[in-house]
Amino acid sequence: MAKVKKASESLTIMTNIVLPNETNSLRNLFGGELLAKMDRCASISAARHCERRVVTASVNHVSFNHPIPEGGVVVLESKVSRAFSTSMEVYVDVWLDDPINQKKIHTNEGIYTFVAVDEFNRPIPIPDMIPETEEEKLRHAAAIRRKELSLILSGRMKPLDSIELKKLFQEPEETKDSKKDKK
Ligand SMILES: CCCCCCCCCCCCCCCC(=O)SCCNC(=O)CCNC(=O)[C@H](O)C(C)(C)COP(=O)(O)OP(=O)(O)OC[C@H]1O[C@@H](n2cnc3c(N)ncnc32)[C@H](O)[C@@H]1OP(=O)(O)O
Repeated sequence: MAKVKKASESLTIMTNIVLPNETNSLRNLFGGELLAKMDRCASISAARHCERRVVTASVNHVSFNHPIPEGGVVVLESKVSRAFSTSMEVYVDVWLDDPINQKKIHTNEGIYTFVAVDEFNRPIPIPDMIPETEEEKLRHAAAIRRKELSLILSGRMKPLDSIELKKLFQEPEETKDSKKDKK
């Protein structure tokens, strides 16, 4: 297995048409259906990167910016944005594609964390990942902050142990001083 892989090697594209049984009462794609599609797409990217079985460790962020109507063509594109030791972040972009008028609207994005596991479901090391495009480089650089935030929110890291986000959780000196004054 290669020790370093490119982000583009994990690119996964899934194209689907929205069927009536996937919609909500407004006849738009139901959010939970979209989340499942995003998880499937992202997990294939993760498996392509590490060439191993993967499990979803965390769904770090999902935004719903634009509804996707029944009959719409939905395109999901995912790529690994950063590889850590045994875990990796995967970015999923979702588009509503209008093949007749040749228009594409970016409707959603999601950020997932997957962990590569062995046959006993224990985490195992994965190849590193090199970003190449500007967007890949930006997502790669910010991924370390998102990882720390996800670990803090899931109770796996103490805020003050974080390297990138420590400041967010530290009380400013002035506040500490004003508290002392009140005592
Ligand atoms: C060749 C290819 C062709 C492709 C074609 C085949 C495609 C084939 C696709 C298969 C697709 C199946 C996709 C199923 C996707 C589900 O549906 S999985 C079901 C839902 N998920 C689960 O059940 C997972 C349950 N959780 C677990 O098993 C364990 O908690 C985990 C996730 C393995 C972690 O285990 P642990 O012992 O706690 O491990 P720990 O060492 O503490 O953490 C391991 C890493 O995870 C990170 N981590 C853990 N939790 C978090 C968190 N909340 N946030 C961020 N990072 C975290 C840690 O920081 C650490 O990262 P590294 O610094 O090592 O990189």
